[in-house]
Amino acid sequence: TRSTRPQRLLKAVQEKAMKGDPQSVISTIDYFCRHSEWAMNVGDEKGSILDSVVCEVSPTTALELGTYCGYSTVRIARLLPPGTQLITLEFNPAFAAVARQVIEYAGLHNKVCLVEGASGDMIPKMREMFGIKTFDFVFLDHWKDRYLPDIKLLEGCQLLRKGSILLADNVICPGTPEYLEYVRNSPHYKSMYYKSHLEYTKVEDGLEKSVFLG
Ligand SMILES: O=C(NC/C=C/[C@H]1O[C@@H](Sc2ccncc2)[C@H](O)[C@@H]1O)c1cc([N+](=O)[O-])cc(O)c1O
Ligand SMILES: [Mg+2]
Repeated sequence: TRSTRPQRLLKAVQEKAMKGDPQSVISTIDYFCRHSEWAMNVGDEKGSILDSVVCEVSPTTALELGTYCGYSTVRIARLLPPGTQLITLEFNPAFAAVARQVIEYAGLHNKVCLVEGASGDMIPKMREMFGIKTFDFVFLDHWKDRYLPDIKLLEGCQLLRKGSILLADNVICPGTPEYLEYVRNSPHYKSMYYKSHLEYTKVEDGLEKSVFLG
């Protein structure tokens, strides 16, 4: 049967990237998506903004919602100091299988814990599963209609603290209107928009960074 796009993306990584070199894995995926097949990775332009926020926060505990092929997982994990932990949630077993291999190829498996399951089910289990008290940083890049319910769940489970940073992809395209309205109008958040472009295109998109105020 025909391979899937994530499988073809993984093949490109295994054939062209340097094993153990996260930057070359990132560059290989970006090249593949620009010149072979578009894929919904956060990409290089928004990825640089993601990098700068991760470096600014330098989180001890980080959560990613929506692993897909592991591109942003590698971007985040490569910037985390030893002893820190990135937990990434993925719902689709086929995507999770590809992501595990991409993360492993980049040599970052010791910094990443990929959990297969839906954010709605897994978020309430974070404390008991990982001994997490609160998350310093959360990257949202999963189903767009799950952004709002999932941050309300994080709040409800006391997994956010004063100063926790949320960074959301695709707030313009495909768009997350309810989420945006909430974080921009809630007294519990201070939000700012980083204007950019939809990965590998000229279409406008951007990232929304929101600080939880408690
Ligand atoms: O749809 C988009 N992303 C949805 C991503 C979804 C990812 O997260 C889980 S769902 C899940 C994971 C965890 N918990 C619950 C559900 C899916 O299996 C997929 O791996 C998207 C679309 C475009 N675009 O241009 O159309 C551009 C983008 O950057 C995008 O992120
Ligand atoms: Mg996205």
